[in-house]
This record gives sequence, structure tokens and C-alpha cells, in this order.
Amino acid sequence: MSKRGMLIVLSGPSGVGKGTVRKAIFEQDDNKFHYSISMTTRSMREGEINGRDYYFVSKNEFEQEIKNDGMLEYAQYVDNYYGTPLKYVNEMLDQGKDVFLEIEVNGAMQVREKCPDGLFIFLTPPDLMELRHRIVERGTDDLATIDKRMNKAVDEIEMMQNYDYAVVNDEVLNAVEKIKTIIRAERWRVKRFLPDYKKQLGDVLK
Ligand SMILES: Nc1ncnc2c1ncn2[C@@H]1O[C@H](COP(=O)(O)OP(=O)(O)OP(=O)(O)O)[C@@H](O)[C@H]1O
Ligand SMILES: Nc1nc2c(ncn2[C@@H]2O[C@H](COP(=O)(O)O)[C@@H](O)[C@H]2O)c(=O)[nH]1
Repeated sequence: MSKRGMLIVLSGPSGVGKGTVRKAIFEQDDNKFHYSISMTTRSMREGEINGRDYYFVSKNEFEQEIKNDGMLEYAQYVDNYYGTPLKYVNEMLDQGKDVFLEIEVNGAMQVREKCPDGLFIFLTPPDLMELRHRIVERGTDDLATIDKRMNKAVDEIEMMQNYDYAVVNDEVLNAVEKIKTIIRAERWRVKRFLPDYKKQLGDVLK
């Protein structure tokens, strides 16, 4: 019996540590999850690689993908487009593989509409001072951009109520353990686990 994979959506304000936590989960659970690489129009940061961190495209290319119905979701975030290419996610889920999305809140709500069976986890900082500190220390954004991201963060954190779980990213390994526990528990939620006995009976009686 083949089952569709689980769609796991991790959101949270910029700089909270989504990427850090996701990479730590993938390191511990090699090959268990499949990361959906997003498409974006923002410029590449030092150290980023096209096709590993993002698919970096022009605004025209991104808008063409939207027109072609190629995106599962997309949003504009601080002057740029970000979105999830639909094809990869569908292919993986159809093969019964679990897919991990790391996206901001507006996109996550679009996914929730289309995939209500997804698992929606919100990663939140211990407090806003610490959030700002993390973005500053990361060293990837100028002060004006940091302020824009902090302003967004407050609205984003209010969206937490639309998620299934909230996890505080105090220590990376704590957050990793909590997220892994949530995912393990969710596999046994009846609506996910329930085997298709009607189909099985058809096969048994053949
Ligand atoms: N638990 C933690 N304690 C202290 N620092 C952390 C923690 N988690 C992540 N960081 C640091 O915070 C910074 C931001 O982390 P990261 O880039 O993973 O955030 P993000 O949520 O993926 O950001 P964005 O959404 O902008 O891509 C990094 O410098 C990272 O090393
Ligand atoms: N709606 C989507 N949001 C995404 C996607 N990929 C990343 N993101 C989020 O954008 C912000 C900014 O990211 P940054 O790399 O410029 O710091 C952050 O919250 C990301 O999680 C996506 O495909 N869709």
C-alpha cells in the first residue's frame, strides 16, 4: 500500500533559526526528509549556491512561473518574491516521501488551504532582542533591511495561532528534538496512519 508522504512546513520570522534547525534535523536524519528548494528574486548572499540554497531567478522568470501555475505558493517578502516550485513537492509526496518546506507565513497559509493534511510548525525566538541579535550577528543584511525584517517579525509572530505547533528556538538542539518529537507523534495521527482496508480487501478477495 503506497501512502502519500507528509508535508512539513516550518515557518517563523527571518533570523529565528529555521535554516539552522532544519539543517541540524537533516544531518541527524539523513535521507528521511526531502527539502524543497525555494525560488527567489533576491540577490545571492556570500556563500550561497544556486540550486542548493535557492533557485535564484529574475523577477520576469518568477512571474512567468506564477503564470504557468508552477508555484505551490509564493509571497513577496521585503521587496522580493519567494516561492515553492510545485513539481518537486508533488513528485516527492506521490512517491510517499516526506517533504520539508521552510517558508514565511503568507506562503504557509496558502499551503494550508491547498494541503490541509500538512504539518505546520512555527519556530519562534525566545524574545525580540534575541531575534535582532541573531539577524545582526548573521551579518547578511544592512541596517535598513534588518529594521524591515524586525517590523515584519511582529506581524509574523501573531500568525503563530494558525499553526499546529509552536517551538521556541532557545538552543538549536532543544528545538531539533522538539520538532522531531512532533513529527514522530504526527505519523500516528489516525487520519495519516489509517490504512486503506477497503482497497486491501479488494486485493485479498481477488
Ligand atoms: N538557537 C540559536 N541560538 C543562537 N543563535 C542561533 C540559534 N539558531 C540560529 N542561530 C543563529 O541565528 C542566525 C539566523 O539563523 P538562520 O539563518 O538559520 O535563520 P532563518 O530563520 O533561516 O533566517 P531566514 O528566514 O532569514 O533565512 C544565524 O547566524 C544562526 O547561526
Ligand atoms: N513564502 C515563501 N517564503 C520563503 C520561501 N523561501 C524562503 N522563504 C522565507 O523568506 C524569508 C526571507 O528569506 P531570506 O533567505 O531572504 O532570509 C524567510 O522567512 C524565509 O523563510 C518560499 O519558498 N516561500
